[in-house]
Formats: sequence, structure tokens, C-alpha cells
Amino acid sequence: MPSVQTTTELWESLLAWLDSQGCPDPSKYVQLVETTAGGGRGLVAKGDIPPNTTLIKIPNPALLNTKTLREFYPSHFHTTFSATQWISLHLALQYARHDRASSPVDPAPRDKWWPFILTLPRTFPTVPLTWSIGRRSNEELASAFGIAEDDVSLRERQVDPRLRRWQEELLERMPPSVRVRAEEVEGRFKKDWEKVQEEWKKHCEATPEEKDELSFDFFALGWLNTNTRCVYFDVGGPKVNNLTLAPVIDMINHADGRSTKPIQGPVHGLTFASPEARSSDPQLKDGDELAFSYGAHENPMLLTEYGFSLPANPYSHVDVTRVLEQLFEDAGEEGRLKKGVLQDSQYWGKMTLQPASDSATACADWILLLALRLLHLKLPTGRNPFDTNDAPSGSLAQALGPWYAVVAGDEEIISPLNEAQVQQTIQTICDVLVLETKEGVPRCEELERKWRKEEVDPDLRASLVMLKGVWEEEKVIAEAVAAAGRAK
Ligand SMILES: C[S@@+](CC[C@H](N)C(=O)[O-])C[C@H]1O[C@@H](n2cnc3c(N)ncnc32)[C@H](O)[C@@H]1O
Repeated sequence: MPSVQTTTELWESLLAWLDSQGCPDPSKYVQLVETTAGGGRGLVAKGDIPPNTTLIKIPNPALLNTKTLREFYPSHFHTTFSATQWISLHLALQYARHDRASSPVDPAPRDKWWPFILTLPRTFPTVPLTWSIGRRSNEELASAFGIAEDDVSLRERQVDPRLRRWQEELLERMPPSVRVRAEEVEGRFKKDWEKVQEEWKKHCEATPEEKDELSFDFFALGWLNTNTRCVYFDVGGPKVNNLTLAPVIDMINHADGRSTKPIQGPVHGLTFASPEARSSDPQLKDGDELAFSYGAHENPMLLTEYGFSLPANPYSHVDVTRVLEQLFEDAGEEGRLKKGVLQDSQYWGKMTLQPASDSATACADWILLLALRLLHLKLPTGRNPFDTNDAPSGSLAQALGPWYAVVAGDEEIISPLNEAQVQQTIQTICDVLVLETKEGVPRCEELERKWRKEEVDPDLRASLVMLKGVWEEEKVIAEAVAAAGRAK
């Protein structure tokens, strides 16, 4: 493991390496600091910076992506791995090789990016995937992720029972919206790990000396770095591979609503400039933090992908897709067929309750309304229009006609009765959600009180505050949607 370096030391050694890579000195305009607002490290402006000044220029060879990795790996890796898999694998191998290089008996060659890799975080304590991995015993971990028995990380893993309990306690307090997202992130991670583990095993049949170099722990660390720090970068292949790790630019934190972004250029790989004169982004004054928007993301997404949330997030909403899944399931065969209609017409997606805004009251979003209108659409009794053997041709289209008329915008509602049932179901969904949040918030508060008496890591405390924040914002939205419905 590297000796712990201060932010200043890391910055200095990164600058020296960038210089050796032909990169113009970014420290002319920016400085790496520990931010005070809980964002970890961040970059701040040195002096007042004129609009549209290029602050950071990272040349192509210093970027870490599927294009720059190519020359270091067998040619088939390019088609075998996605960008996330390959970059994560590369980081995992470097961590392992660096560990070995620290041993005088078995020095390994250093990677060209090592001074950059050294600046990447070694822990992700606020990301739910970390809790999910951390709370498992070796046996549970091996079975959940299909880790080979001889994986070095299982042999060397030391689990702190208190940390495990704290992580377990956080997982138990995740709102359903966070849980669904966290499971999705974990599913992606698992798929990537399994693919890389399997391919690396094949690769090591020809190079057995490299066998021990891939371990689960280092892959997880590489994957978390890739997932939280990569930025968009067109590598000229499938869209899914359009990403890169970029030194210095990867130190820039997220701020909502910014339009300034890293820019890809033919000569300098990736650059970041101060806002243009006519930009709505604030101009950079001495000491201001640089920022760009990672996307229009709600808190459950920010928390599960990046390990942070925003206290006042303009994209807050409540994802109720899981509730709709259940309602259609409860409606039996007809419910499943109606869900099929929604899927076929691309109207089965994320369904949400939206908060009040300047221009609208709190409400169910359009596709949630469409789904509920179809759920409550009364089909003709007798013949089943979904059954092609039973119903005359054209009968399904006829039965669904009133719904299609709403979809096309020809009608506002299917019928007053259908609309009343839809609104009633929305009220019921809100009531259930409010009840859930009324349990979720106090459970977080109770844990906060309990943790006050223990020496819990500040990052875990911050995670608990974030979970509580999601419960609270969902409560406000569900109550507002219910109130707006009652006022109709
Ligand atoms: C691309 S890195 C940015 C640099 C990072 N702060 C560091 O210390 O290296 C992304 C990570 O920074 C943190 N982060 C970014 N924007 C943030 C924000 N607005 N509030 C809190 N944390 C933030 C999160 O941990 C996220 O996973």
C-alpha cells in the first residue's frame, strides 16, 4: 500500500508526472484542496480567471481509456471488454503489481499511469456498494459474486465486526428508491467482475505468472474509481465505451445546473475551461471551486453511483415503479397483458411522483398516469380481447381504443369513472409512501442517537444523514401529491 501522502504532496507529484507527459502546467490556474463542503478534494481557482480561459489540458496519452490501454494488452481485449471492465481491470492489476513492487524480492514494473493512479481514492465509504460488500462474510462474498476460492483478497481479508454492523445498519435504512438503485449498481458491478474474472482466467492459461494479479478487492476498488470518476470521451467505437479517466479533471466536483463541461479536442485530449462570458455559470474568482454537472440526477442516483447527495436537489422525485409492478402483478393475467401493452408501446419505464415547482403543482408523471389509466380500463366482458383464439380480429385495438385516444392526445381522459379510479390509486400510493417514510425517518434518527455513543466513522454518519434526507424529501413529495389530488 502507498504511504499516506498529503493532498499537497499528491498534487505536486501529479504535476511532475503530467509535466513528463507533455501536459501544460494546470497549477498556473488551479489548486487541489480539501473542500469544506463535504465533497472530499476539489479544485479551486488561483486568482480571478477571465472567461473562456483553458485551465486544464490533458493530452491523449495521459488519459486512461480503451484507446490508450490498447498497446499494453492482447489485441482481443479490445473486443472482449467494455470500457468499464477494462479500465477497472487495469487499475486492479496496477494495485496488485504495486503491492508486489513494494516487496524487495519481487519488484514488478511500474505502470506509466501509476503517479496518476496513486491520486485516486482508496476507499468509497459512502457508496452503498461498499456497504454491501463490506457487510458480507468471506463465504457470503464468494457466493454472492462467484469469487474463486484461491482469490487473494479472500485469503487476506480482515473484517472489522463493528464496521460490518454499521454497514448492515445503513443498508437496513435505505429507502426503497435507494435500494432499487443500489441493487442495479451492484448487478452491473457483479456482471463486470464475473466477465473479467472469467476472461482473466483464460488469459492466465498462457501467462500463469499473472494469475495472482487479479483479486476481487482490487477489482472492486478499480470499478468504483471508474464508475465515480470517468467522464464522457468519444473513443470512436460503441457508445458504451465512450468514457475516460482524466487526471486533474477527475478532481472536479459536481454542481447542479452548470453548462461548462470538459471538452474533447484533437490535440489536447480533454480540456476544461472557465465559463464563457455569456454562460449562466458563475465566473471564477480567486478561491472559487471549479465544478461541472455530472447530469440531472436525483439523490438516490447520486448516492448509489457517486456516494453523495444534494441537500436541495431540483431533480428530486419519488420513483414508484416498484409499486406499479405490484399493482399490475396483483391484477393477474389481465394485469400482465396490460403491462405488455405498455412495454410494447414504450410506456413502461420509470414512473414517478413529481414535487411542486414554480410552474406546476405536485403530481403523478405522464407515464404513471398512462399506466394507471390502462390498469383501470374496463375491458368488455365475455370474450377476452387479448386472446387471439377467442376474440375477433381487431377486438384488442377496439378494447384499448379509449386508452390509445389518450396516448395520442385526442382525449384527455378515458372516462370520468376511470379517472376517479386513477386518482384514487394515486392517493393510495401516496398514503403507503407517507406511511413508509413515517417509519423510515425515525429509524434513521434512532440510529443517529445510537451512533452518538459509538465511534462511528464520520463518512458513515454522513451516509446516514443522506439516507434520512432521501426519506424526508420523498415524504414531502408524497404528501404534496396527495394534497394536490384532494384539492382537485
Ligand atoms: C470525480 S470525483 C471528484 C473529486 C473528488 N471529490 C475527490 O476527492 O477526488 C467524484 C466524487 O467526488 C465527490 N463529489 C463530487 N461532487 C460532490 C458534491 N457536490 N458533494 C459531495 N461530494 C461530491 C463524490 O465522492 C464523488 O464520487
